Amino acid sequence: MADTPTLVFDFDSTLVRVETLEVLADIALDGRADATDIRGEIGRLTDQAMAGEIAFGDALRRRLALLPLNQSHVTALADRILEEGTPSVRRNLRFFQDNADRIIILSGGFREIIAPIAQRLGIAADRVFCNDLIYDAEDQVVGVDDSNPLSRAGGKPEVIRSLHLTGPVVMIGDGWTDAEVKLAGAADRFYAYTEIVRREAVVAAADAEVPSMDELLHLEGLPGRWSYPRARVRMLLLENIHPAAVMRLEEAGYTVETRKGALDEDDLIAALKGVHVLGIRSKTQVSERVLAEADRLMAVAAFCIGTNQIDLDACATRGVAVFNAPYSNTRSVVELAIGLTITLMRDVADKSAAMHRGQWNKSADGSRELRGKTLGIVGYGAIGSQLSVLAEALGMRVVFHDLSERLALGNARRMRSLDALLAESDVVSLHVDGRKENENLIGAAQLSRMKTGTLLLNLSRGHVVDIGALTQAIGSGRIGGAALDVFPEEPRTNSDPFDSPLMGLKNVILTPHIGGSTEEAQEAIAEFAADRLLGYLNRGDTTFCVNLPNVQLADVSGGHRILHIHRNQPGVLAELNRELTTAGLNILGQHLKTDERTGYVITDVDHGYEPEALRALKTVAGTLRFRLLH
Ligand SMILES: NC(=O)c1ccc[n+]([C@@H]2O[C@H](COP(=O)([O-])OP(=O)(O)OC[C@H]3O[C@@H](n4cnc5c(N)ncnc54)[C@H](O)[C@@H]3O)[C@@H](O)[C@H]2O)c1
Ligand SMILES: O=C(O)[C@H](O)COP(=O)(O)O
Repeated sequence: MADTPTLVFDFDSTLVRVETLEVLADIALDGRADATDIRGEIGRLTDQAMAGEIAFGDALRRRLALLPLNQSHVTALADRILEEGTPSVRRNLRFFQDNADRIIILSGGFREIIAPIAQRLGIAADRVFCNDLIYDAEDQVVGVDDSNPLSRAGGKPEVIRSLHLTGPVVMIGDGWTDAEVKLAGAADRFYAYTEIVRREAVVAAADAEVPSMDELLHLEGLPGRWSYPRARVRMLLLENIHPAAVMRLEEAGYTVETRKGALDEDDLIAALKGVHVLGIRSKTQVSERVLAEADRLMAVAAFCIGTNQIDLDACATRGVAVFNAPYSNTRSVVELAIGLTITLMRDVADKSAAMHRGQWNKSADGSRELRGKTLGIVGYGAIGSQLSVLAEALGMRVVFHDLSERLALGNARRMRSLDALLAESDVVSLHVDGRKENENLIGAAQLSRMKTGTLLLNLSRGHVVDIGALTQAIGSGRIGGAALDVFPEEPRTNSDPFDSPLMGLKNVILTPHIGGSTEEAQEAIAEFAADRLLGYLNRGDTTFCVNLPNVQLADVSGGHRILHIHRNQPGVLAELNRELTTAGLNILGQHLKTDERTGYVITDVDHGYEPEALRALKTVAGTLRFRLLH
C-alpha cells in the first residue's frame, strides 16, 4: 500500500540501549592501563559525531584506530547484545515481528552486532543496512568496508534513496546522522528517539521527540503494546516516598515526579492537573473536592497502611482505584511499640533527659519489668496480633479487644468490651484503624476506667485519643506515662513546627509518626505499592485494591484487553456485550466482579479494534470509567 510508511530505525541507543563502539572499547581495553583515556576519547568522538559536530565516517575511523579490536571482542558483544535491547522495544517485540516487512534497520554500526537483534525482531537480513568490519589474517579489525556508503558522511540518506521506497519514509534515531536523513530529503518524517539518550540538536531538528516505542506507535497511529504511551502517564509521588518506587515505575516507562512533603488541598488540586496516578503517605488528604478537580486521575496509592486520609467512596464513584501496602511496615510498628513499652516502664526518656542536663538520678522507684504485666491491645488486626505474639514472648499476659471476630494467638484472651480491657491492663496499646467513628475512642471516660498508673501507647491514628483528656489524666497521675507517635494535627513537612499540650509532661514520649519509618519498611512499601500500581495499569489487576472489586489477572497474550468500571446496577454487562458485538469483536475471556456499589468488567478480545468504535462503551448506562489497555 502506497500510504503505508516504511519505518527506518537506527540501531545504537535506539533499538539497543548501548553504543556499540563504546562497549567494544570496554571489552577490548579490559585490564589496560590506558583504558580510561582511550575510553574517554572514544566517548567524546561518539558524542561529537552523534551531535553532528564532526563527520560520521571520520569519527568511525578515528575510534576504530584507537582500539586494539579483534574478532573475539566482536563475538563477545554479539553473544550478549540481546540483553541490551531497549526496554520499550522489548515490550513491543510483537509489533516488530508483525510489521517486519515495513521496517528497515539503518546504522553506522556493525553487521555482527546488529544481526542477532534483527533476527529477534523478525527483520530479514536484506532489510538491514550497516557497516562491515574488515579483519586481517590474525582476526584483528583493520577498518570497515570503504565502499559502503554508511562508512562515510551522508551515507544514510544515500542508502535510503537507493532503495526507491514507495510511500512515506519515517526515520527514527537518536543521532545527527538520523536527523540528516530527513534534512537531506530522504525521509518524510524524523522522530528523535530519546529513551536512551537525548541530544538537544537532534531533538531540535526532529518533527517530534519520542521517549519510547509506545509514543512512536501512538503518534504514527500504529497498533502497539499499549493503547496509550506509558511515558504520557504522569505520576506524582508526595511525602518522600522511597526511591525504589520511583525506580520501578520509571523502569516500566511511566513519567514520575516526586515532592518531599504533603500538599494542602489547594496546592494538591493544582499539582494534580494532568496527573494520572497519585502516590501519598499518611498526611495528604485526598478529599471529594480534590477528586472532583482531578481531570485525569485513575489511581491513588497510599505508600503506607492507613487509607483514612483518602475519601474512598468518592474515589470509587469516579472509578479511581485506591491501593495501599497493608503489611509492609507492620513489623516496624510492632518493634517500636515493644521498645516504647520498655522505655515507659523504666522511665528511660526522663532519666536520659536528666543525664543530658548533668543530673545523675539512679533509682528503682516506679521502674518495672514487662514480665507478668498485662498488655491490653485495642484493635487486633495485622499490627495488634503481631504485637500480641512478641509481647507474650517477652513474658507479658495479653488481652485484646476488636470489633471483628479475630483469632486469639498464643494465650491471648479476647475481652468482650473495651471497658473490661481497660480495667485489667497495665499497658494499653491502640492499634485500631483510622475510621471516623474511632475519634476520641479513648477520652476522659475511658481513661477514668484504667488502673492508676496505667501506661498508654498510641501508634494508630491521632484522632483516636482525646489529647486534652489525656493531658489531664497524666497530670492527675491516673495515667503513669504515655507514648504517642500520631497526633490529631501533624506537620505537613519536617520544616513545619509541632505543638501539643503533651510537650514537657513527665514520662511522656512523643515521636514524629515514625512507627513505619524504617529503611526496611519503606523499601518494602515502595516495592509493594509500586507493583500494585503496575499490576493495575499494565494488566487491569485490582488485587489488594481497597475500594474496587478485587480481580487477579494475568497478562493478556495474543489479544486486547478492555476495562470497564461501572455502578453496580442491572443490565450493564448485557449492554456492554451488545456494544462489543456491534464493534465486531470476538470475546476471548471475560471477568465480572461486583461489590455492593461497583462492578468491574475485564474483557479480552481476539483482534485489533477501532478505538472510535469502542467509544460507545462509555455511553453504557452506569459507566464510571472505561480503559483500552492494549
Ligand atoms: N504509627 C505508624 O507509623 C503506623 C504505621 C502503620 C500503621 N499505622 C496505623 O495502625 C493502625 C492499625 O494497622 P493494622 O495494619 O493493624 O490495621 P488492621 O486493619 O489490620 O487492624 C485494625 C483492627 O482494628 C479493629 N478496630 C477498628 N476499630 C475498632 C474499635 N473501635 N475497637 C476495637 N477494634 C477496632 C479492626 O476490626 C481491625 O481488626 C492503622 O490505623 C494504621 O494506619 C500506624
Ligand atoms: O498508615 C501507616 O502506614 C502509617 O501511619 C505510616 O504512615 P507514613 O507512611 O506517613 O509514615
